[in-house]
Amino acid sequence: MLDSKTLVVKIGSNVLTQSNGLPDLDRMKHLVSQIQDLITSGKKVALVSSGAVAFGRQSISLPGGLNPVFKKQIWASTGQIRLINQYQELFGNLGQPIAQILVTKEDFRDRKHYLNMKNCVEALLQQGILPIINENDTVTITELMFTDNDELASLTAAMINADTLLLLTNVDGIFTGNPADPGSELIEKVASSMPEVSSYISATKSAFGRGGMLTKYAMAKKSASLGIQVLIANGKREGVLTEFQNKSLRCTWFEPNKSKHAAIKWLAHGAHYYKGEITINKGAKESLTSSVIRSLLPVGIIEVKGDFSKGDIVLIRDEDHKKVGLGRAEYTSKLAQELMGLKNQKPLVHYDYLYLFDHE
Ligand SMILES: Nc1ncnc2c1ncn2[C@@H]1O[C@H](COP(=O)(O)OP(=O)(O)O)[C@@H](O)[C@H]1O
Ligand SMILES: N[C@@H](CCC(=O)OP(=O)(O)O)C(=O)O
Repeated sequence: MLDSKTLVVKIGSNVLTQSNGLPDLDRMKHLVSQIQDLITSGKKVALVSSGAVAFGRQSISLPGGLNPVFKKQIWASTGQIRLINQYQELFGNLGQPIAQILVTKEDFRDRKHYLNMKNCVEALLQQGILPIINENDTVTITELMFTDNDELASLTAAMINADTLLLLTNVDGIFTGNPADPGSELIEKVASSMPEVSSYISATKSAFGRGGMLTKYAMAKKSASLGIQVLIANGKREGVLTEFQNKSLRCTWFEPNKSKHAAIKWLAHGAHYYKGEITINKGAKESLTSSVIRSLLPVGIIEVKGDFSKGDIVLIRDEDHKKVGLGRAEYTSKLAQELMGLKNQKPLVHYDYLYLFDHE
Protein backbone atom coordinates (compact mmCIF):
# COMPACT_ATOMS: atom_id res chain seq x y z
CA MET A 1 0.00 0.00 0.00
CA LEU A 2 1.28 3.47 -0.88
CA ASP A 3 0.96 6.80 0.95
CA SER A 4 -2.11 8.84 0.18
CA LYS A 5 -2.81 12.57 0.12
CA THR A 6 -6.04 12.86 -1.85
CA LEU A 7 -8.54 10.06 -1.73
CA VAL A 8 -12.04 9.12 -2.72
CA VAL A 9 -13.90 6.91 -0.25
CA LYS A 10 -16.93 5.11 -1.66
CA ILE A 11 -19.46 3.62 0.74
CA GLY A 12 -21.85 1.02 -0.71
CA SER A 13 -25.53 0.79 0.27
CA ASN A 14 -24.93 -2.41 2.17
CA VAL A 15 -22.38 -0.87 4.45
CA LEU A 16 -24.96 1.64 5.67
CA THR A 17 -27.85 -0.79 6.12
CA GLN A 18 -28.42 -3.71 8.44
CA SER A 19 -29.52 -7.09 7.10
CA ASN A 20 -33.14 -6.19 8.00
CA GLY A 21 -32.92 -3.16 5.68
CA LEU A 22 -32.89 -0.53 8.44
CA PRO A 23 -30.12 2.09 8.39
CA ASP A 24 -27.08 1.06 10.41
CA LEU A 25 -26.55 4.31 12.29
CA ASP A 26 -23.79 2.92 14.51
CA ARG A 27 -21.83 1.90 11.42
CA MET A 28 -22.37 5.30 9.86
CA LYS A 29 -21.22 7.07 13.02
CA HIS A 30 -18.15 4.89 13.20
CA LEU A 31 -17.20 5.59 9.57
CA VAL A 32 -17.88 9.30 9.93
CA SER A 33 -15.49 9.60 12.86
CA GLN A 34 -12.78 7.71 10.94
CA ILE A 35 -13.27 9.89 7.84
CA GLN A 36 -12.89 12.87 10.15
CA ASP A 37 -9.61 11.39 11.42
CA LEU A 38 -8.36 11.11 7.82
CA ILE A 39 -9.22 14.77 7.20
CA THR A 40 -7.63 15.87 10.48
CA SER A 41 -4.45 14.02 9.56
CA GLY A 42 -4.17 16.31 6.51
CA LYS A 43 -5.70 14.18 3.77
CA LYS A 44 -8.15 15.57 1.25
CA VAL A 45 -11.19 13.31 1.17
CA ALA A 46 -14.18 13.20 -1.18
CA LEU A 47 -16.95 10.82 -0.15
CA VAL A 48 -19.12 8.98 -2.67
CA SER A 49 -22.00 7.55 -0.70
CA SER A 50 -24.78 5.25 -1.87
CA GLY A 51 -27.77 4.64 0.35
CA ALA A 52 -30.50 6.98 -0.93
CA VAL A 53 -32.68 4.17 -2.30
CA ALA A 54 -31.99 1.95 0.72
CA PHE A 55 -32.87 4.78 3.17
CA GLY A 56 -36.00 5.66 1.17
CA ARG A 57 -37.13 2.04 0.89
CA GLN A 58 -37.05 1.46 4.61
CA SER A 59 -39.07 4.58 5.41
CA ILE A 60 -41.67 4.77 2.62
CA SER A 61 -43.72 1.71 1.71
CA LEU A 62 -45.12 1.68 -1.82
CA PRO A 63 -47.71 -0.54 -3.52
CA GLY A 64 -46.12 -3.69 -5.01
CA GLY A 65 -47.58 -3.04 -8.48
CA LEU A 66 -46.12 0.46 -8.83
CA ASN A 67 -43.85 1.03 -11.85
CA PRO A 68 -40.27 0.16 -10.69
CA VAL A 69 -38.90 3.40 -12.16
CA PHE A 70 -41.35 5.46 -10.08
CA LYS A 71 -40.46 3.39 -7.03
CA LYS A 72 -36.76 4.11 -7.47
CA GLN A 73 -37.41 7.80 -8.02
CA ILE A 74 -39.61 8.07 -4.94
CA TRP A 75 -37.23 6.13 -2.72
CA ALA A 76 -34.16 7.98 -4.01
CA SER A 77 -35.69 11.44 -3.67
CA THR A 78 -37.05 10.80 -0.18
CA GLY A 79 -34.07 8.71 0.94
CA GLN A 80 -31.38 11.16 -0.18
CA ILE A 81 -32.72 13.75 2.29
CA ARG A 82 -32.54 11.23 5.11
CA LEU A 83 -29.07 10.08 4.09
CA ILE A 84 -27.59 13.57 3.86
CA ASN A 85 -29.36 14.75 7.04
CA GLN A 86 -27.79 11.84 8.86
CA TYR A 87 -24.34 12.78 7.54
CA GLN A 88 -24.99 16.43 8.37
CA GLU A 89 -25.81 15.55 11.96
CA LEU A 90 -22.90 13.16 12.43
CA PHE A 91 -20.24 15.35 10.79
CA GLY A 92 -21.80 18.46 12.36
CA ASN A 93 -21.22 16.95 15.81
CA LEU A 94 -17.52 16.78 14.91
CA GLY A 95 -17.46 20.33 13.54
CA GLN A 96 -16.91 19.12 9.97
CA PRO A 97 -18.84 21.02 7.27
CA ILE A 98 -20.22 18.94 4.41
CA ALA A 99 -21.60 19.62 0.92
CA GLN A 100 -24.02 17.57 -1.14
CA ILE A 101 -23.29 17.00 -4.84
CA LEU A 102 -25.76 15.05 -6.97
CA VAL A 103 -24.53 14.23 -10.46
CA THR A 104 -25.53 12.49 -13.67
CA LYS A 105 -23.52 10.80 -16.39
CA GLU A 106 -24.13 13.85 -18.59
CA ASP A 107 -22.11 15.96 -16.14
CA PHE A 108 -19.03 13.90 -16.99
CA ARG A 109 -19.75 14.00 -20.74
CA ASP A 110 -20.16 17.71 -21.19
CA ARG A 111 -16.81 19.48 -20.77
CA LYS A 112 -18.42 22.60 -19.25
CA HIS A 113 -20.41 20.60 -16.70
CA TYR A 114 -17.34 18.53 -15.99
CA LEU A 115 -15.14 21.54 -15.32
CA ASN A 116 -17.84 23.22 -13.20
CA MET A 117 -18.13 20.07 -11.13
CA LYS A 118 -14.36 19.60 -10.87
CA ASN A 119 -13.83 23.23 -9.83
CA CYS A 120 -16.60 22.97 -7.26
CA VAL A 121 -15.23 19.78 -5.67
CA GLU A 122 -11.70 21.19 -5.62
CA ALA A 123 -12.90 24.48 -4.09
CA LEU A 124 -14.76 22.54 -1.38
CA LEU A 125 -11.67 20.44 -0.62
CA GLN A 126 -9.55 23.58 -0.53
CA GLN A 127 -11.89 25.08 2.08
CA GLY A 128 -11.84 21.95 4.23
CA ILE A 129 -15.46 21.05 3.36
CA LEU A 130 -16.24 17.40 2.74
CA PRO A 131 -18.05 16.83 -0.58
CA ILE A 132 -20.58 13.98 -0.34
CA ILE A 133 -21.39 12.81 -3.85
CA ASN A 134 -24.18 10.58 -5.10
CA GLU A 135 -25.92 9.95 -8.38
CA ASN A 136 -28.97 12.11 -9.03
CA ASP A 137 -31.19 9.03 -9.13
CA THR A 138 -34.39 10.93 -9.81
CA VAL A 139 -33.33 11.97 -13.31
CA THR A 140 -30.94 9.19 -14.24
CA ILE A 141 -32.97 6.39 -15.71
CA THR A 142 -31.71 3.62 -18.05
CA GLU A 143 -28.97 4.83 -20.43
CA LEU A 144 -28.41 7.99 -18.41
CA MET A 145 -27.42 5.93 -15.39
CA PHE A 146 -23.92 5.13 -14.12
CA THR A 147 -23.41 1.37 -13.93
CA ASP A 148 -23.27 2.00 -10.20
CA ASN A 149 -21.57 4.24 -7.67
CA ASP A 150 -18.28 2.38 -8.13
CA GLU A 151 -18.17 3.89 -11.62
CA LEU A 152 -19.06 7.31 -10.19
CA ALA A 153 -16.32 6.96 -7.53
CA SER A 154 -13.78 5.94 -10.14
CA LEU A 155 -14.69 8.94 -12.34
CA THR A 156 -14.50 11.23 -9.30
CA ALA A 157 -11.05 9.92 -8.37
CA ALA A 158 -9.83 10.65 -11.91
CA MET A 159 -11.51 14.07 -11.88
CA ILE A 160 -9.86 15.33 -8.70
CA ASN A 161 -6.54 13.65 -9.45
CA ALA A 162 -6.82 11.47 -6.35
CA ASP A 163 -3.97 9.07 -5.63
CA THR A 164 -6.24 6.57 -3.86
CA LEU A 165 -9.70 5.08 -4.35
CA LEU A 166 -11.15 3.17 -1.43
CA LEU A 167 -14.23 1.09 -2.26
CA LEU A 168 -16.01 0.04 0.92
CA THR A 169 -18.42 -2.85 0.57
CA ASN A 170 -19.71 -5.70 2.74
CA VAL A 171 -16.87 -8.18 2.04
CA ASP A 172 -13.12 -7.93 2.68
CA GLY A 173 -12.28 -7.75 -1.02
CA ILE A 174 -12.25 -10.11 -4.01
CA PHE A 175 -12.18 -13.79 -3.08
CA THR A 176 -11.23 -16.82 -5.16
CA GLY A 177 -14.89 -17.94 -4.93
CA ASN A 178 -18.06 -17.17 -3.03
CA PRO A 179 -16.87 -15.06 -0.05
CA ALA A 180 -19.20 -17.02 2.25
CA ASP A 181 -17.49 -20.29 1.30
CA PRO A 182 -14.75 -21.16 3.86
CA GLY A 183 -12.60 -22.56 1.00
CA SER A 184 -12.44 -19.15 -0.70
CA GLU A 185 -9.36 -17.04 -0.16
CA LEU A 186 -8.93 -13.30 -0.28
CA ILE A 187 -6.91 -12.04 -3.27
CA GLU A 188 -4.66 -9.53 -1.53
CA LYS A 189 -2.99 -7.97 -4.53
CA VAL A 190 -3.88 -7.37 -8.17
CA ALA A 191 -1.22 -6.02 -10.55
CA SER A 192 -1.43 -5.40 -14.29
CA SER A 193 1.20 -8.10 -14.84
CA MET A 194 -0.93 -10.73 -13.06
CA PRO A 195 -3.46 -13.05 -14.75
CA GLU A 196 -7.14 -11.99 -14.83
CA VAL A 197 -9.10 -12.67 -11.65
CA SER A 198 -12.54 -11.81 -13.06
CA SER A 199 -13.36 -15.50 -13.58
CA TYR A 200 -13.61 -15.87 -9.79
CA ILE A 201 -16.29 -13.24 -9.52
CA SER A 202 -19.93 -14.27 -9.69
CA ALA A 203 -22.71 -11.92 -10.75
CA THR A 204 -24.29 -12.11 -7.28
CA LYS A 205 -24.93 -8.82 -5.58
CA SER A 206 -25.47 -8.07 -1.95
CA ALA A 207 -29.01 -7.27 -0.76
CA PHE A 208 -29.06 -3.60 -1.75
CA GLY A 209 -26.12 -3.30 -4.16
CA ARG A 210 -26.55 -2.39 -7.83
CA GLY A 211 -23.43 -3.29 -9.77
CA GLY A 212 -21.87 -6.17 -7.85
CA MET A 213 -18.22 -7.15 -7.57
CA LEU A 214 -17.66 -7.32 -11.33
CA THR A 215 -18.10 -3.56 -11.81
CA LYS A 216 -15.99 -2.91 -8.74
CA TYR A 217 -13.24 -5.01 -10.30
CA ALA A 218 -13.55 -3.35 -13.72
CA MET A 219 -13.47 0.13 -12.22
CA ALA A 220 -10.58 -0.74 -9.90
CA LYS A 221 -8.53 -2.05 -12.83
CA LYS A 222 -9.24 1.04 -14.91
CA SER A 223 -8.30 3.38 -12.04
CA ALA A 224 -5.10 1.44 -11.31
CA SER A 225 -4.14 1.64 -15.00
CA LEU A 226 -4.35 5.43 -14.68
CA GLY A 227 -2.06 5.50 -11.67
CA ILE A 228 -4.59 5.46 -8.82
CA GLN A 229 -4.13 2.81 -6.12
CA VAL A 230 -7.42 1.07 -5.33
CA LEU A 231 -8.47 -0.83 -2.24
CA ILE A 232 -11.63 -2.92 -2.03
CA ALA A 233 -12.32 -3.43 1.66
CA ASN A 234 -15.03 -4.22 4.16
CA GLY A 235 -16.79 -1.09 5.39
CA LYS A 236 -18.42 -3.13 8.15
CA ARG A 237 -15.05 -3.94 9.66
CA GLU A 238 -14.31 -2.10 12.90
CA GLY A 239 -11.58 0.47 12.36
CA VAL A 240 -11.44 -0.07 8.60
CA LEU A 241 -10.15 3.44 7.86
CA THR A 242 -7.80 3.48 10.84
CA GLU A 243 -6.27 0.26 9.50
CA PHE A 244 -6.03 1.94 6.11
CA GLN A 245 -4.11 4.82 7.74
CA ASN A 246 -1.80 2.30 9.43
CA LYS A 247 -1.40 0.38 6.16
CA SER A 248 -2.55 -2.78 7.91
CA LEU A 249 -5.95 -3.13 6.24
CA ARG A 250 -7.15 -6.55 5.09
CA CYS A 251 -8.31 -5.85 1.54
CA THR A 252 -7.73 -6.43 -2.16
CA TRP A 253 -5.11 -3.89 -3.23
CA PHE A 254 -4.70 -2.86 -6.86
CA GLU A 255 -1.18 -1.77 -7.59
CA PRO A 256 -1.20 1.48 -9.58
CA ASN A 257 0.61 1.93 -12.88
CA LYS A 258 2.61 5.09 -13.50
CA SER A 259 0.29 8.06 -12.99
CA LYS A 260 -1.21 9.57 -16.15
CA HIS A 261 -1.80 13.29 -16.35
CA ALA A 262 -5.22 14.73 -15.43
CA ALA A 263 -6.56 15.17 -18.96
CA ILE A 264 -5.71 11.57 -19.87
CA LYS A 265 -7.51 10.35 -16.74
CA TRP A 266 -10.63 12.20 -17.84
CA LEU A 267 -10.36 10.88 -21.40
CA ALA A 268 -9.78 7.29 -20.31
CA HIS A 269 -13.22 7.26 -18.73
CA GLY A 270 -14.74 8.79 -21.85
CA ALA A 271 -15.68 5.55 -23.62
CA HIS A 272 -19.35 6.18 -22.83
CA TYR A 273 -19.15 9.93 -22.70
CA TYR A 274 -17.98 10.97 -26.15
CA LYS A 275 -19.95 13.46 -28.22
CA GLY A 276 -18.63 12.82 -31.72
CA GLU A 277 -16.93 10.17 -33.84
CA ILE A 278 -13.95 10.75 -36.10
CA THR A 279 -12.86 8.24 -38.72
CA ILE A 280 -9.22 8.43 -39.75
CA ASN A 281 -7.34 6.97 -42.72
CA LYS A 282 -4.58 4.37 -42.59
CA GLY A 283 -1.74 6.92 -42.61
CA ALA A 284 -3.22 8.85 -39.70
CA LYS A 285 -3.68 5.66 -37.71
CA GLU A 286 -0.07 4.64 -38.30
CA SER A 287 1.06 8.08 -37.23
CA LEU A 288 -1.04 8.13 -34.02
CA THR A 289 -0.03 4.64 -32.96
CA SER A 290 3.68 4.98 -33.80
CA SER A 291 6.23 5.39 -31.03
CA VAL A 292 6.56 9.11 -31.83
CA ILE A 293 3.82 11.11 -30.13
CA ARG A 294 1.70 12.94 -32.73
CA SER A 295 -1.47 15.01 -32.81
CA LEU A 296 -4.45 14.22 -35.05
CA LEU A 297 -4.43 16.51 -38.10
CA PRO A 298 -7.45 17.16 -40.38
CA VAL A 299 -5.55 15.76 -43.37
CA GLY A 300 -5.96 12.22 -41.98
CA ILE A 301 -9.68 12.57 -41.18
CA ILE A 302 -12.17 10.99 -43.57
CA GLU A 303 -15.43 11.35 -41.62
CA VAL A 304 -16.78 13.54 -38.80
CA LYS A 305 -19.99 12.46 -37.07
CA GLY A 306 -21.96 14.06 -34.24
CA ASP A 307 -22.29 17.57 -32.94
CA PHE A 308 -19.44 18.51 -30.63
CA SER A 309 -17.95 21.69 -29.24
CA LYS A 310 -14.37 22.63 -28.41
CA GLY A 311 -13.34 20.62 -25.35
CA ASP A 312 -15.75 17.69 -25.85
CA ILE A 313 -14.57 14.09 -26.08
CA VAL A 314 -14.50 12.44 -29.51
CA LEU A 315 -14.07 8.77 -30.31
CA ILE A 316 -11.48 8.01 -33.01
CA ARG A 317 -12.06 5.02 -35.28
CA ASP A 318 -10.04 3.57 -38.16
CA GLU A 319 -11.35 2.76 -41.64
CA ASP A 320 -12.40 -0.71 -40.43
CA HIS A 321 -14.54 0.93 -37.74
CA LYS A 322 -12.15 -0.29 -35.02
CA LYS A 323 -11.88 2.01 -32.00
CA VAL A 324 -8.43 3.62 -31.89
CA GLY A 325 -8.76 6.03 -28.99
CA LEU A 326 -10.40 9.05 -27.44
CA GLY A 327 -9.40 12.65 -27.76
CA ARG A 328 -10.41 16.12 -26.69
CA ALA A 329 -11.60 18.21 -29.63
CA GLU A 330 -9.70 21.45 -30.12
CA TYR A 331 -12.57 22.91 -32.17
CA THR A 332 -16.19 22.29 -33.15
CA SER A 333 -17.59 19.50 -35.34
CA LYS A 334 -18.63 22.19 -37.82
CA LEU A 335 -15.05 23.40 -38.30
CA ALA A 336 -13.76 19.81 -38.30
CA GLN A 337 -16.12 19.06 -41.22
CA GLU A 338 -14.75 22.07 -43.10
CA LEU A 339 -11.08 21.24 -42.50
CA MET A 340 -11.40 17.47 -43.02
CA GLY A 341 -8.90 16.21 -45.62
CA LEU A 342 -7.04 19.53 -45.87
CA LYS A 343 -3.28 19.87 -45.38
CA ASN A 344 -1.51 22.32 -43.07
CA GLN A 345 -4.41 22.82 -40.64
CA LYS A 346 -4.35 22.95 -36.85
CA PRO A 347 -4.77 19.58 -35.11
CA LEU A 348 -8.28 18.47 -34.13
CA VAL A 349 -6.78 16.52 -31.20
CA HIS A 350 -3.55 17.57 -29.55
CA TYR A 351 -1.31 14.69 -28.41
CA ASP A 352 -1.57 15.81 -24.76
CA TYR A 353 -5.30 15.09 -24.99
CA LEU A 354 -5.16 11.79 -26.83
CA TYR A 355 -5.82 8.45 -25.16
CA LEU A 356 -5.10 5.36 -27.25
CA PHE A 357 -6.89 2.14 -26.30
CA ASP A 358 -3.85 -0.06 -26.94
CA HIS A 359 -2.06 1.84 -24.20
CA GLU A 360 -4.55 0.70 -21.53
N1 LIG B 1 -15.32 -13.44 -5.96
C1 LIG B 1 -16.01 -12.58 -5.20
N2 LIG B 1 -15.39 -11.99 -4.16
C2 LIG B 1 -16.05 -11.10 -3.37
N3 LIG B 1 -17.35 -10.75 -3.53
C3 LIG B 1 -18.03 -11.30 -4.54
C4 LIG B 1 -17.39 -12.24 -5.43
N4 LIG B 1 -18.30 -12.62 -6.35
C5 LIG B 1 -19.45 -11.94 -6.05
N5 LIG B 1 -19.32 -11.16 -4.97
C6 LIG B 1 -20.42 -10.34 -4.37
O1 LIG B 1 -20.22 -8.92 -4.55
C7 LIG B 1 -20.91 -8.25 -3.48
C8 LIG B 1 -20.45 -6.79 -3.36
O2 LIG B 1 -20.93 -6.01 -4.45
P1 LIG B 1 -22.22 -5.04 -4.32
O3 LIG B 1 -23.40 -5.84 -3.97
O4 LIG B 1 -22.32 -4.21 -5.55
O5 LIG B 1 -21.81 -4.14 -3.07
P2 LIG B 1 -21.93 -2.57 -2.77
O6 LIG B 1 -23.35 -2.30 -2.41
O7 LIG B 1 -21.01 -2.38 -1.61
O8 LIG B 1 -21.48 -1.80 -3.99
C9 LIG B 1 -20.55 -9.10 -2.28
O9 LIG B 1 -21.47 -8.96 -1.22
C10 LIG B 1 -20.53 -10.53 -2.85
O10 LIG B 1 -21.74 -11.19 -2.61
N1 LIG C 1 -27.45 6.17 -6.01
C1 LIG C 1 -27.86 4.92 -5.42
C2 LIG C 1 -26.66 4.00 -5.33
C3 LIG C 1 -26.75 2.82 -6.22
C4 LIG C 1 -25.48 1.98 -6.12
O1 LIG C 1 -24.61 2.02 -6.98
O2 LIG C 1 -25.37 1.27 -4.98
P1 LIG C 1 -24.09 0.41 -4.50
O3 LIG C 1 -23.90 -0.73 -5.50
O4 LIG C 1 -24.47 -0.05 -3.16
O5 LIG C 1 -22.94 1.33 -4.47
C5 LIG C 1 -28.36 5.17 -3.99
O6 LIG C 1 -27.90 6.11 -3.34
O7 LIG C 1 -29.20 4.40 -3.55
